[in-house]
Amino acid sequence: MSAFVLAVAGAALFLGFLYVVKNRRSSSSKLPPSPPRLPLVGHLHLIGRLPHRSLHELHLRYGGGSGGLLLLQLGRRRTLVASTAAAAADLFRNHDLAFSSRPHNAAAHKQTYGSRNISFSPYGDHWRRAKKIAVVHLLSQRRVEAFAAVRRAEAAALVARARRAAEAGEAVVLKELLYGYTNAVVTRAAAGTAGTTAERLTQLLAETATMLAGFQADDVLPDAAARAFRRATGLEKKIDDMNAEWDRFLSEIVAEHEHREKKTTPPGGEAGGDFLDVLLQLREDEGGREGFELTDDGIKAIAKDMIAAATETTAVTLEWAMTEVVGNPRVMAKLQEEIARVAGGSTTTTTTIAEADLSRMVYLRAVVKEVFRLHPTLPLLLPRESMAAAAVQGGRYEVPARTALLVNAWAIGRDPAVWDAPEEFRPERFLDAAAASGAVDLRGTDYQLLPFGTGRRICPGINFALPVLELAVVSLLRHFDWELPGGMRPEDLDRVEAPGLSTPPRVPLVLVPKSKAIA
Ligand code: HEM
Repeated sequence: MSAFVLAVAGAALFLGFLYVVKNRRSSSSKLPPSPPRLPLVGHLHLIGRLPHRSLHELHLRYGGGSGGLLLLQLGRRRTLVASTAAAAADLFRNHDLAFSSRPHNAAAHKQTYGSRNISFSPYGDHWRRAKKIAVVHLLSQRRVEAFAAVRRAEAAALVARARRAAEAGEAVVLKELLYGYTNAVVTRAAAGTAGTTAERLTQLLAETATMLAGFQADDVLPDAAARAFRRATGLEKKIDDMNAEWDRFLSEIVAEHEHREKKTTPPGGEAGGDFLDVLLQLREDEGGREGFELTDDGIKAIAKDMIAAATETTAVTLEWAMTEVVGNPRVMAKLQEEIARVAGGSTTTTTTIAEADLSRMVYLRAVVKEVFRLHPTLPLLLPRESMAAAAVQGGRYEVPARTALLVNAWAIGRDPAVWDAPEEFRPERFLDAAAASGAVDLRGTDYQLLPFGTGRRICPGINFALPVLELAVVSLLRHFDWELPGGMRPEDLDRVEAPGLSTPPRVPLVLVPKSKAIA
């Protein structure tokens, strides 16, 4: 036997020994259970292109009796995964503060002016103040109501675009239609204009989404190796170029707002100003008082966060909503009946719906919840990180500090302990007063339905997103019947996601609108 073969065999035996000792050690500790792992990569090889589905399979295979928790080693990152409603309830009822930070990611850090935004900012003073600005000044109920005219105008434009396709007898790629709508609403709310601003944004957002898809080198490799990987693959340059493009775009719209402010009265208008107006005003009025200096970069970071967090999430949710509604003709008919009863039928002159009517559409709200249950837009929410060790599930497990946390909202929406027939699209489950699910809401207090997250890091955009979603669904179903093209049947629709931070259907939905008869 050659010395080389002996050396390889010896090394393999040694690694195997280390592996067994390490796994045995962890099985005797109070760490949450962990599937067998490989040296160096840990469990990374078990994660496919759709991490939420891979993690769900691991939970089904190894999670029996684990209290819904698995501890994985994803490259360099120790990661706790919560896959049941009960596990999420324990973590967020009892340990929300401990898990309120975000893991550091060098690429995301660069893209957010040094983590000066909200979403990726670590827990601390900056995050607290920036989040307060979002909740109190940008996304309060009053401010969201002030954007009603923007929503109304863009919903009318959405109907007009669909009507053109209906008149020409053309099929529509829903993603394009819906993205155009959410992009216009968000751009107008953030920067006061749509048009070319929205077009530039579409491009920037598409590039950003591609770069954020799946696990990044920074999530799994040590810092130096991740940097080397980014440089070797040209990713570093792509990120720098994209950041420069974003910065040019944001600087231009900030400058335009500053200029406008000096020239005219602050654009109070019916909307009381867009997000940038509000941020610039805050810099003058309040920054000093709160001890929070809103620098140019700080303003750009928050504006970029709002735009990026709002556009794609809302469009993806709408595409899933249309997929499920068309895929379930019974639901479509029932929803159209409710819309006609509450808001009146389709007319060619009145395209818009009073938002007050939306609150009377109980079936609509149930449909939206059911869409979020089966298709949470961010299926793993946004990753959290523990700031201190936590003894979870009444001390059954100990989770060390600096452990990443992934909450698998996609798996929780299918948790058989809390949902009957989880794979069935049945909005009625939210209307059945006798069933436990009848009272479930989606605002982070019911841990079986967490599309917007929960606790301190909960999405501050819920009040902004819901009317945008509801208005689009109602507008599209009030004026059109939607048919599948080319003899396709509802049961042929593909319900698998495309990979990414947010996960649209992997096969873009294409439908043919048919204008409804005038009521
Ligand atoms: C359908 C639409 C949306 C969905 C599904 C969604 C979902 C989420 C989720 C799951 C999180 C992470 C929560 C957690 O870590 O527990 C989040 C965070 C966030 N969202 Fe949304 N979101 C939506 C719309 C919006 C809108 C319209 C805005 C703003 C205009 C927004 C701004 C943010 C921000 C700033 C954060 C970071 C919060 C923090 O880290 O403290 N989102 N969102």
